[in-house]
Amino acid sequence: MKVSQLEGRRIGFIGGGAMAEALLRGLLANVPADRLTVSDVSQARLDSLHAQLGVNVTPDNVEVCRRSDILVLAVKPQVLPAVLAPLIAAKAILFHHLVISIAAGITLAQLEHWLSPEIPIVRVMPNTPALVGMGASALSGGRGTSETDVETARQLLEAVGLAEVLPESYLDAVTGLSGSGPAYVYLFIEALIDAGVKEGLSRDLARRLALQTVAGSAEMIRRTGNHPAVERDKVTSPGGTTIAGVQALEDGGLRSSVFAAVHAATRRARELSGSR
Ligand SMILES: NC(=O)C1=CN([C@@H]2O[C@H](COP(=O)(O)OP(=O)(O)OC[C@H]3O[C@@H](n4cnc5c(N)ncnc54)[C@H](OP(=O)(O)O)[C@@H]3O)[C@@H](O)[C@H]2O)C=CC1
Ligand SMILES: O=C(O)[C@@H]1CCC=N1
Repeated sequence: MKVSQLEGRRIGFIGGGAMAEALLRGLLANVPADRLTVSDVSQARLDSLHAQLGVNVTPDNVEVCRRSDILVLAVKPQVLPAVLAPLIAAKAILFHHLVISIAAGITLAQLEHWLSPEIPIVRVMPNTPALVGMGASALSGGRGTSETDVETARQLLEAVGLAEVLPESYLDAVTGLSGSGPAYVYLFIEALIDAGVKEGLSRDLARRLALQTVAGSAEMIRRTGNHPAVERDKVTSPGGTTIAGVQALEDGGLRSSVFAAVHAATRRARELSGSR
Protein backbone atom coordinates (compact mmCIF):
# COMPACT_ATOMS: atom_id res chain seq x y z
CA MET A 1 0.00 0.00 0.00
CA LYS A 2 1.23 3.47 -0.90
CA VAL A 3 2.20 5.65 2.08
CA SER A 4 0.10 8.83 2.07
CA GLN A 5 2.35 11.83 1.70
CA LEU A 6 -0.46 13.99 3.13
CA GLU A 7 -0.50 12.20 6.50
CA GLY A 8 0.01 14.78 9.22
CA ARG A 9 0.88 17.55 6.73
CA ARG A 10 -0.56 21.03 7.25
CA ILE A 11 -1.88 22.68 4.10
CA GLY A 12 -2.13 26.46 3.72
CA PHE A 13 -3.94 28.47 1.05
CA ILE A 14 -2.97 32.03 0.17
CA GLY A 15 -6.16 33.36 -1.43
CA GLY A 16 -9.51 31.94 -0.40
CA GLY A 17 -11.50 32.44 -3.61
CA ALA A 18 -13.48 30.11 -5.85
CA MET A 19 -10.72 27.63 -6.69
CA ALA A 20 -9.33 27.50 -3.14
CA GLU A 21 -12.82 26.79 -1.82
CA ALA A 22 -13.33 24.00 -4.36
CA LEU A 23 -10.02 22.38 -3.33
CA LEU A 24 -10.74 22.88 0.38
CA ARG A 25 -14.21 21.36 0.17
CA GLY A 26 -12.83 18.38 -1.76
CA LEU A 27 -9.85 17.97 0.57
CA LEU A 28 -12.02 17.98 3.69
CA ALA A 29 -13.08 14.41 2.83
CA ASN A 30 -9.45 13.35 3.49
CA VAL A 31 -7.76 16.05 5.56
CA PRO A 32 -9.02 17.26 8.96
CA ALA A 33 -10.10 20.92 9.01
CA ASP A 34 -7.61 21.78 11.76
CA ARG A 35 -4.75 21.05 9.33
CA LEU A 36 -6.09 23.52 6.74
CA THR A 37 -5.41 27.28 6.96
CA VAL A 38 -6.53 30.00 4.55
CA SER A 39 -5.70 33.68 4.20
CA ASP A 40 -7.52 36.29 2.15
CA VAL A 41 -7.76 40.07 1.95
CA SER A 42 -11.47 39.92 2.69
CA GLN A 43 -12.39 39.28 6.34
CA ALA A 44 -15.97 38.53 5.26
CA ARG A 45 -14.65 35.83 2.96
CA LEU A 46 -12.53 34.36 5.77
CA ASP A 47 -15.46 34.40 8.18
CA SER A 48 -17.59 32.59 5.63
CA LEU A 49 -14.92 29.92 4.95
CA HIS A 50 -14.42 29.37 8.67
CA ALA A 51 -18.16 29.16 9.38
CA GLN A 52 -18.89 26.82 6.47
CA LEU A 53 -15.81 24.59 6.42
CA GLY A 54 -14.34 24.87 9.92
CA VAL A 55 -10.85 25.58 8.52
CA ASN A 56 -8.37 27.94 10.22
CA VAL A 57 -8.38 31.44 8.76
CA THR A 58 -6.12 34.48 9.04
CA PRO A 59 -5.76 37.77 7.15
CA ASP A 60 -1.97 37.38 7.42
CA ASN A 61 -0.24 35.55 4.55
CA VAL A 62 2.95 35.17 6.61
CA GLU A 63 0.94 33.38 9.27
CA VAL A 64 -0.31 30.87 6.68
CA CYS A 65 3.30 30.10 5.74
CA ARG A 66 4.17 29.54 9.41
CA ARG A 67 1.20 27.23 9.91
CA SER A 68 1.76 25.11 6.77
CA ASP A 69 4.05 22.48 5.30
CA ILE A 70 2.33 22.62 1.92
CA LEU A 71 1.53 26.09 0.62
CA VAL A 72 -1.04 26.56 -2.15
CA LEU A 73 -0.76 29.89 -4.00
CA ALA A 74 -4.38 30.55 -4.98
CA VAL A 75 -4.49 34.25 -5.84
CA LYS A 76 -5.00 35.62 -9.36
CA PRO A 77 -1.92 35.42 -11.59
CA GLN A 78 -1.93 39.21 -12.03
CA VAL A 79 -1.40 39.82 -8.29
CA LEU A 80 0.88 36.88 -7.51
CA PRO A 81 4.22 38.79 -7.69
CA ALA A 82 2.87 41.49 -5.35
CA VAL A 83 1.55 38.83 -2.97
CA LEU A 84 4.88 36.99 -2.92
CA ALA A 85 7.11 40.07 -2.45
CA PRO A 86 6.37 40.61 1.27
CA LEU A 87 6.58 36.86 1.94
CA ILE A 88 10.03 36.77 0.35
CA ALA A 89 11.10 39.85 2.32
CA ALA A 90 9.88 38.24 5.57
CA LYS A 91 11.62 34.95 4.65
CA ALA A 92 8.26 33.28 5.23
CA ILE A 93 8.59 30.71 2.44
CA LEU A 94 11.37 28.32 3.34
CA PHE A 95 13.01 25.23 1.93
CA HIS A 96 10.89 22.89 4.05
CA HIS A 97 7.75 24.15 2.30
CA LEU A 98 6.27 22.46 -0.71
CA VAL A 99 4.87 25.34 -2.76
CA ILE A 100 1.97 24.56 -5.11
CA SER A 101 0.94 27.31 -7.53
CA ILE A 102 -2.44 27.05 -9.24
CA ALA A 103 -2.10 30.43 -10.99
CA ALA A 104 -3.01 30.11 -14.67
CA GLY A 105 -0.12 30.82 -17.02
CA ILE A 106 2.49 31.47 -14.31
CA THR A 107 5.50 29.35 -15.19
CA LEU A 108 7.84 27.36 -12.98
CA ALA A 109 10.71 29.55 -14.21
CA GLN A 110 8.88 32.67 -12.98
CA LEU A 111 8.07 31.10 -9.63
CA GLU A 112 11.68 29.90 -9.22
CA HIS A 113 12.92 33.36 -10.14
CA TRP A 114 10.70 35.03 -7.51
CA LEU A 115 11.26 32.41 -4.78
CA SER A 116 14.35 30.24 -5.33
CA PRO A 117 15.15 27.40 -7.74
CA GLU A 118 15.97 25.31 -4.66
CA ILE A 119 12.52 25.62 -3.09
CA PRO A 120 10.27 22.71 -4.09
CA ILE A 121 7.63 24.23 -6.37
CA VAL A 122 4.90 22.41 -8.26
CA ARG A 123 2.79 24.14 -10.90
CA VAL A 124 -0.76 22.79 -11.01
CA MET A 125 -3.80 23.42 -13.16
CA PRO A 126 -6.86 22.14 -11.27
CA ASN A 127 -10.56 22.72 -11.97
CA THR A 128 -13.56 23.53 -9.79
CA PRO A 129 -15.30 20.11 -9.86
CA ALA A 130 -12.61 19.27 -7.26
CA LEU A 131 -15.31 20.52 -4.90
CA VAL A 132 -17.27 17.29 -5.46
CA GLY A 133 -14.20 15.06 -5.75
CA MET A 134 -14.44 15.08 -9.58
CA GLY A 135 -11.63 17.53 -10.36
CA ALA A 136 -9.22 17.16 -13.27
CA SER A 137 -5.70 18.44 -12.58
CA ALA A 138 -2.34 18.40 -14.29
CA LEU A 139 0.90 19.13 -12.47
CA SER A 140 4.59 19.65 -13.17
CA GLY A 141 7.46 19.77 -10.71
CA GLY A 142 10.12 22.48 -10.70
CA ARG A 143 13.90 22.22 -10.43
CA GLY A 144 13.88 22.05 -6.62
CA THR A 145 11.34 19.23 -6.38
CA SER A 146 12.13 15.62 -5.55
CA GLU A 147 10.02 12.70 -6.77
CA THR A 148 8.45 12.65 -3.31
CA ASP A 149 7.44 16.32 -3.62
CA VAL A 150 5.71 15.68 -6.95
CA GLU A 151 4.07 12.58 -5.48
CA THR A 152 2.84 14.62 -2.50
CA ALA A 153 1.29 17.21 -4.82
CA ARG A 154 -0.19 14.42 -6.96
CA GLN A 155 -1.76 12.80 -3.91
CA LEU A 156 -3.20 16.15 -2.82
CA LEU A 157 -4.85 16.62 -6.23
CA GLU A 158 -5.86 12.96 -6.46
CA ALA A 159 -7.74 13.39 -3.18
CA VAL A 160 -10.09 15.66 -5.16
CA GLY A 161 -10.20 13.85 -8.53
CA LEU A 162 -7.96 12.92 -11.45
CA ALA A 163 -4.33 14.10 -11.29
CA GLU A 164 -1.87 13.77 -14.19
CA VAL A 165 1.85 14.53 -13.88
CA LEU A 166 2.93 16.15 -17.17
CA PRO A 167 5.77 18.15 -18.68
CA GLU A 168 5.16 21.84 -18.03
CA SER A 169 4.87 22.57 -21.76
CA TYR A 170 1.36 21.01 -21.68
CA LEU A 171 -0.03 23.13 -18.85
CA ASP A 172 -1.36 26.09 -20.86
CA ALA A 173 -3.29 23.70 -23.12
CA VAL A 174 -4.56 21.88 -20.03
CA THR A 175 -5.73 25.28 -18.76
CA GLY A 176 -7.60 25.86 -22.02
CA LEU A 177 -9.23 22.42 -21.91
CA SER A 178 -9.92 21.27 -18.34
CA GLY A 179 -9.05 24.36 -16.26
CA SER A 180 -11.57 26.51 -18.11
CA GLY A 181 -13.56 23.50 -19.40
CA PRO A 182 -16.23 23.41 -16.68
CA ALA A 183 -17.42 26.83 -17.89
CA TYR A 184 -17.91 25.50 -21.43
CA VAL A 185 -19.83 22.50 -20.13
CA TYR A 186 -22.00 24.67 -17.87
CA LEU A 187 -22.79 26.85 -20.87
CA PHE A 188 -23.81 23.77 -22.84
CA ILE A 189 -25.98 22.51 -19.95
CA GLU A 190 -27.59 25.93 -19.62
CA ALA A 191 -28.32 25.99 -23.35
CA LEU A 192 -29.76 22.46 -23.22
CA ILE A 193 -32.09 23.43 -20.36
CA ASP A 194 -33.23 26.63 -22.10
CA ALA A 195 -33.79 24.69 -25.31
CA GLY A 196 -35.98 22.21 -23.42
CA VAL A 197 -37.95 25.10 -21.93
CA LYS A 198 -38.36 26.56 -25.42
CA GLU A 199 -39.89 23.23 -26.49
CA GLY A 200 -42.39 23.37 -23.62
CA LEU A 201 -40.74 21.34 -20.83
CA SER A 202 -40.80 22.73 -17.31
CA ARG A 203 -37.46 24.20 -16.24
CA ASP A 204 -37.11 21.67 -13.40
CA LEU A 205 -37.72 18.72 -15.68
CA ALA A 206 -35.42 20.13 -18.39
CA ARG A 207 -32.70 20.58 -15.75
CA ARG A 208 -33.01 17.01 -14.44
CA LEU A 209 -32.98 15.57 -17.96
CA ALA A 210 -30.06 17.74 -19.15
CA LEU A 211 -27.89 16.92 -16.12
CA GLN A 212 -28.50 13.19 -16.36
CA THR A 213 -27.88 13.23 -20.12
CA VAL A 214 -24.53 15.02 -19.78
CA ALA A 215 -23.37 12.93 -16.78
CA GLY A 216 -24.62 9.67 -18.34
CA SER A 217 -22.96 10.37 -21.69
CA ALA A 218 -19.61 11.15 -20.03
CA GLU A 219 -19.87 7.96 -17.97
CA MET A 220 -20.66 5.91 -21.12
CA ILE A 221 -17.47 7.08 -22.83
CA ARG A 222 -15.45 6.56 -19.67
CA ARG A 223 -16.73 3.03 -18.98
CA THR A 224 -16.84 1.67 -22.54
CA GLY A 225 -13.57 3.32 -23.57
CA ASN A 226 -15.24 3.88 -26.95
CA HIS A 227 -14.56 6.81 -29.24
CA PRO A 228 -17.40 9.33 -28.70
CA ALA A 229 -18.39 8.95 -32.36
CA VAL A 230 -19.11 5.23 -31.78
CA GLU A 231 -21.62 6.06 -29.05
CA ARG A 232 -23.03 8.95 -31.10
CA ASP A 233 -23.72 6.59 -34.00
CA LYS A 234 -25.73 4.34 -31.67
CA VAL A 235 -28.02 7.27 -30.81
CA THR A 236 -28.39 8.38 -34.40
CA SER A 237 -31.09 6.39 -36.24
CA PRO A 238 -31.14 6.74 -40.03
CA GLY A 239 -33.61 9.42 -41.02
CA GLY A 240 -34.42 9.96 -37.34
CA THR A 241 -34.48 12.77 -34.85
CA THR A 242 -30.85 12.80 -33.72
CA ILE A 243 -29.31 13.33 -37.14
CA ALA A 244 -31.57 16.36 -37.55
CA GLY A 245 -30.26 17.76 -34.24
CA VAL A 246 -26.64 16.88 -35.04
CA GLN A 247 -26.93 18.64 -38.42
CA ALA A 248 -28.21 21.77 -36.67
CA LEU A 249 -25.23 21.68 -34.25
CA GLU A 250 -22.77 21.22 -37.12
CA ASP A 251 -24.46 24.08 -39.05
CA GLY A 252 -24.01 26.22 -35.92
CA GLY A 253 -20.31 25.41 -35.88
CA LEU A 254 -20.23 23.58 -32.53
CA ARG A 255 -17.01 21.74 -33.28
CA SER A 256 -15.12 24.79 -34.53
CA SER A 257 -16.50 26.87 -31.64
CA VAL A 258 -15.03 24.36 -29.17
CA PHE A 259 -11.67 24.42 -30.99
CA ALA A 260 -11.75 28.22 -30.88
CA ALA A 261 -12.66 28.28 -27.17
CA VAL A 262 -9.85 25.96 -26.09
CA HIS A 263 -7.41 27.83 -28.33
CA ALA A 264 -8.44 31.26 -26.97
CA ALA A 265 -8.15 30.09 -23.36
CA THR A 266 -4.77 28.43 -24.01
CA ARG A 267 -3.49 31.62 -25.66
CA ARG A 268 -4.76 33.69 -22.73
CA ALA A 269 -2.92 31.39 -20.28
CA ARG A 270 0.30 32.03 -22.25
CA GLU A 271 -0.37 35.80 -22.15
CA LEU A 272 -0.87 35.73 -18.38
CA SER A 273 2.76 34.77 -17.80
CA GLY A 274 3.63 38.21 -19.15
CA SER A 275 0.91 40.21 -17.37
CA ARG A 276 2.82 41.43 -14.31
N1 LIG B 1 -11.55 29.47 -10.77
C1 LIG B 1 -11.10 28.42 -11.44
O1 LIG B 1 -11.87 27.63 -12.02
C2 LIG B 1 -9.63 28.16 -11.52
C3 LIG B 1 -8.72 29.07 -11.05
N2 LIG B 1 -7.37 28.79 -11.12
C4 LIG B 1 -6.41 29.74 -10.59
O2 LIG B 1 -6.66 29.89 -9.21
C5 LIG B 1 -6.30 31.19 -8.79
C6 LIG B 1 -7.46 31.81 -8.06
O3 LIG B 1 -8.55 31.89 -8.94
P1 LIG B 1 -10.02 32.08 -8.41
O4 LIG B 1 -10.20 31.30 -7.16
O5 LIG B 1 -10.91 31.88 -9.55
O6 LIG B 1 -9.95 33.64 -8.07
P2 LIG B 1 -10.66 34.43 -6.91
O7 LIG B 1 -10.56 35.86 -7.27
O8 LIG B 1 -12.01 33.82 -6.64
O9 LIG B 1 -9.74 34.11 -5.63
C7 LIG B 1 -8.59 34.77 -5.29
C8 LIG B 1 -8.75 35.28 -3.87
O10 LIG B 1 -7.52 35.82 -3.42
C9 LIG B 1 -7.83 37.02 -2.74
N3 LIG B 1 -6.65 37.88 -2.65
C10 LIG B 1 -6.31 38.94 -3.42
N4 LIG B 1 -5.17 39.50 -2.98
C11 LIG B 1 -4.77 38.76 -1.92
C12 LIG B 1 -3.68 38.84 -1.03
N5 LIG B 1 -2.75 39.82 -1.13
N6 LIG B 1 -3.57 37.93 -0.05
C13 LIG B 1 -4.51 36.95 0.10
N7 LIG B 1 -5.58 36.83 -0.72
C14 LIG B 1 -5.71 37.71 -1.71
C15 LIG B 1 -8.94 37.61 -3.55
O11 LIG B 1 -9.59 38.64 -2.88
P3 LIG B 1 -10.26 39.82 -3.81
O12 LIG B 1 -11.29 39.12 -4.66
O13 LIG B 1 -10.87 40.74 -2.79
O14 LIG B 1 -9.16 40.42 -4.60
C16 LIG B 1 -9.80 36.37 -3.76
O15 LIG B 1 -10.65 36.13 -2.65
C17 LIG B 1 -5.94 31.99 -10.05
O16 LIG B 1 -4.57 32.11 -10.14
C18 LIG B 1 -6.50 31.14 -11.17
O17 LIG B 1 -5.72 31.24 -12.34
C19 LIG B 1 -6.90 27.62 -11.64
C20 LIG B 1 -7.77 26.69 -12.12
C21 LIG B 1 -9.20 26.89 -12.15
O1 LIG C 1 -10.46 31.87 -15.89
C1 LIG C 1 -9.35 31.69 -15.37
O2 LIG C 1 -8.40 32.45 -15.64
C2 LIG C 1 -9.15 30.55 -14.42
C3 LIG C 1 -8.02 29.65 -14.85
C4 LIG C 1 -8.67 28.41 -15.37
C5 LIG C 1 -10.06 28.56 -14.98
N1 LIG C 1 -10.30 29.71 -14.43
